[in-house]
Parts: sequence; structure tokens; C-alpha cells
Amino acid sequence: MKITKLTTYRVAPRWMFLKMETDAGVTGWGEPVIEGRARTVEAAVHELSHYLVGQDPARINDLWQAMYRGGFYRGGPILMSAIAGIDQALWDIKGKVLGQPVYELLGGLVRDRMKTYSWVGGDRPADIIAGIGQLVDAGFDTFKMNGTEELGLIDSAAKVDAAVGRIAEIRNAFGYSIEFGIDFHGRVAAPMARPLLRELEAYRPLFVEEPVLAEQWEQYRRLADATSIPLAAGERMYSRFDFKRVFAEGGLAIVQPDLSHAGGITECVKIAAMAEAYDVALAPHCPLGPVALAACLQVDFVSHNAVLQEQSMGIHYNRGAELLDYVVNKDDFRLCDGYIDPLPLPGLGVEINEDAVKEASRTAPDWRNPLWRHADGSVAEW
Ligand SMILES: O=C(O)C(=O)C[C@@H](O)[C@H](O)CO
Ligand SMILES: [Mg+2]
Repeated sequence: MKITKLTTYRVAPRWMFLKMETDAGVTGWGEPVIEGRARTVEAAVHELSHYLVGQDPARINDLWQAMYRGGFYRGGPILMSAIAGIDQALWDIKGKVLGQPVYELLGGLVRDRMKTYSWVGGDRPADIIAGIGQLVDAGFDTFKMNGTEELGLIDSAAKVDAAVGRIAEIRNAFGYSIEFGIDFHGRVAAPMARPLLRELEAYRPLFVEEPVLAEQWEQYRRLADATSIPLAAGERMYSRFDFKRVFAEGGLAIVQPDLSHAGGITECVKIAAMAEAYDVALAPHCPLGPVALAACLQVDFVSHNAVLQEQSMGIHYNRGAELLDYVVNKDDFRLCDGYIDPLPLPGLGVEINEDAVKEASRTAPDWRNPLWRHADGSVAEW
């Protein structure tokens, strides 16, 4: 069998799908995308096709190594997202050829169902109580929200109190019948992470995510020594080589590699195994589309240390399309009390509605995140 063609489709809300065709008529799908840089990743995917067209899609490991090492320069969000989507499509083809879901090819199920969580509140955490209430009625009990709005390197006690007050309201409204992670989203610098974590201790969140930016990774250990709140990060780390220093240094209780940013299934299975050796939990990042989620689930179902899976149903980014709009087998993604069952179809387990993808690609938006600024006009982390 030989790879014959790679076609990319940018679609609403901010996703991109890759269709990989073969001379045997078997097609694989991937979701190579960095939110806000879809066109850049698209160019990278087509540059990498040099290593793929004419090659045997069964040789995933060799193709991965050729894409990663062959171009001398390596790593980073663009190249690793392009490799991720290509890797997903290769695993999809392998599973379809062998008639097995990818998790069977990776050693079989390690659990019967996977716990997921939902986002509440938007870029500026608001209406969280109402949002949680609606999702509790739908059977969810685990959530994530942004912790703050713009926050200066050094900022006021009032800003800290506003952030903590929102969390206090949640506990007042729902007690401990629900759990939630708080995403600092890289908006918080180390001098402000300390007082925020200290004040949040009383409300016992499930985790705090990106307590500081990934480039400040050496702070994780120091912050972890000052708090009992589990710290999580990983969406802006793109390979084992980014994660290894974090494992060695310590401080993270949860790692959140993104299956569409960190080299795909081939790489994230290895990251998951590294994490397990350090007693670190896995909670793949996935504010994206159905192929990305399906790839996450393939890794979740073979990783003992997988504890939570992000999924984007109802997330504030999904404007113009929702998680399952491009999926034929919607029922396979049904959530029951926040849990999802193993996807039964061969390959990644998602049957893409190609006509819907092609139609949506005709009017694809160029999504990018807003550029935030502080009151003094300087750029703020979004
Ligand atoms: O889902 C999360 O945890 C996020 O922090 C969302 C962020 O990754 C945006 O997708 C970036 O555009
Ligand atoms: Mg996040």
C-alpha cells in the first residue's frame, strides 16, 4: 500500500482536517491544527508530504522519525501539530486496514469508560454558576473554567479577591457535589500565582492549569512546594523532549499533552508512559474537534494514568460549528454522566462526514484569539 494524496480542509470553528488517501482506497483522517495558526500548520503539512507520498502508511514509526528528524529543525507548535495530524491519519489507516480500533493495536483497553469534563464560562469567566447548573442537569459533575481575566506581572489584591470570589461562589452554590479545574491560561505570572494558589486552597479545586506559562516551567516545582492544589500543564509542550525536563524537575501532578499539538498518538503514548513512571496523571488537552478527541480517547483507553479527558461540546470557542457537526457516528461519542465509552469503529473510531467538511471548507473563518492589552496599553496574556 502507498500513500497517494494529502488534502487539508480548514473549517469552522477553528479546526483543520487532513484526509490521507492510499492506492488501496483506504482513507485516514487527522486533525493537524494550532488554534489561530491553521494556515501555517496547513503549509507545514504539505511541506511534510515530501516524506509521505509514495511511502507505505503502515510504517508509522519510521515516517514519524523521518518527519521529526529529517528536516534538521524540529519541535515547536507548528511542526509538531502538523506531525500530530499526519500521525493520527496514519493510525486511522492502520486500524481500518486491520479492522481494529487503535486502542486494540496498542495493547487493548485499560478501562471500560473514560471520564470527561466540560468548560464553563468564557474567555472572561462569567455566568459560571448558570453554566455549571445547566451541565449538572445534563449529568456532568466535572468542569473547567478560566481563573482570571488580564492580570499584571504584579497586580492588586482586588484582582486576586475577584478571582477567588468567583470560586467561592461555586462552592457556595454547589458545595462538593461537583469538581472543577481552574485554568490560569498562562495569564498569571509566578509572583501572582503564589497568592492566588494560597487563597484558592480553601476551595480545594481539582487542579490549577498552566499556573504559569510553559516557558516558566522551572516554577512548577517551586509553586507545587507551596500548595496542596494539584498543578497541571502541557498544552504548550510539544514532545517528550519538552516534557522530560518537567518530569525530572517535578511539580506537575497532571500533564495535558494535546493529541493535535504534541506529535499525535505515537508521541503522546510515549509521554503518557513517561508520566506514569513519575506517578503523574494524564489528562489530554482537547478544546478541538472530533478527530482530535478520538485520538485522545485512543490514548486514554490504553494509559493506566489517564484520569480526565477534555472535550469541547459547548466550549466558548465553538462558534459556527460544534464538536459533532462533521461526524457521522455521533452516537459513538455519546456522554453518559460525563463518561464516554471506547469508540467501536476501526481506526480512530470517527466516521467523518466528508461532504459536510468540504462544504464547510468553502467558508472557513481565519480564527485567531483576541489580542488583549492591559490598562496601560501593553500586551496582556490572553
Ligand atoms: O482548553 C484549554 O485548556 C485551553 O487553555 C484553551 C486554549 O488552549 C485555546 O484553545 C487556545 O486557542
Ligand atoms: Mg488550558
